[in-house]
Amino acid sequence: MQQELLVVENLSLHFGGVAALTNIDLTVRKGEILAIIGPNGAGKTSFLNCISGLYRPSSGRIFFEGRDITRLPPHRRAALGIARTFQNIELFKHMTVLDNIMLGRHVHLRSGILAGGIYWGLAQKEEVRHRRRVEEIIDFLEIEFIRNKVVGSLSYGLQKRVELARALALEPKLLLLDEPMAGMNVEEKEDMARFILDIAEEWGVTLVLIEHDMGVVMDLSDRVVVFDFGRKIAEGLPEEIKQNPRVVEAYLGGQLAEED
Ligand SMILES: Nc1ncnc2c1ncn2[C@@H]1O[C@H](COP(=O)(O)OP(=O)(O)OP(=O)(O)O)[C@@H](O)[C@H]1O
Repeated sequence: MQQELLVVENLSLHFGGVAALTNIDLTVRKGEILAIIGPNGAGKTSFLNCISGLYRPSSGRIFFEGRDITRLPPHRRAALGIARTFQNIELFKHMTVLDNIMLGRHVHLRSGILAGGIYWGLAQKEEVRHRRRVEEIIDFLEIEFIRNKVVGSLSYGLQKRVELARALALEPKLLLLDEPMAGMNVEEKEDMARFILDIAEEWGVTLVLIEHDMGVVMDLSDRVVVFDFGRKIAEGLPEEIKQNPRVVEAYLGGQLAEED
């Protein structure tokens, strides 16, 4: 049986009178690519925010590798191996690609400025290790040619790729991607799909992604979860989800009509 990496139990989230999430139970298995789909406002981003620690749920619990992380702040969750990208790219736009990726490694920086001064040798060794890891990521995501470019000067598609690089720099066990293909052209989407598959297969990272492009969802994901009005209304293999009458009614009907 596949091991559970993340277990969410009975999770609810309220904003004043608005129930963004209601009684969500969800398990993410080690090594899988899990897609979360659903109409706008269904609670998908709020759910990722609860996992990464940006939002504190009103009730329910979240376990990562068997450990209760419900009350941990975001940086502690990052240190445990939970990384994410955002719907609206969150990078330091005035800094270079390389610097943004290096910043993604902050949770691994053991020696601070003072310790770096005292243990110079150790700090140097660490720096070499960071550089090596960052180079691997740059190679893997094929962004060598923009490494010294300022992020703000890049196309949207490339910025998305840099954001993915920054998240990978954390060496995550679980990677949360909020609409990784949004606003991309077909070629950029194909590249991103290839990277996502390779991240899962070659790097052994487990992925949870929110995506509106159903073609992408069906091609990439091992399993699909469907949210509607803050509730989980279905869960299953992509083929099962496509044919689930409740999902077609709540979401896919509109999507398929759009494609016609
Ligand atoms: N910070 C917040 N304050 C108040 N309400 C919020 C906040 N974040 C989300 N909500 C509300 O929670 C509900 C779920 O929103 P959420 O953004 O999670 O949906 P979504 O499925 O990600 O939608 P989309 O596909 O449009 O990104 C919505 O009613 C939204 O208005």
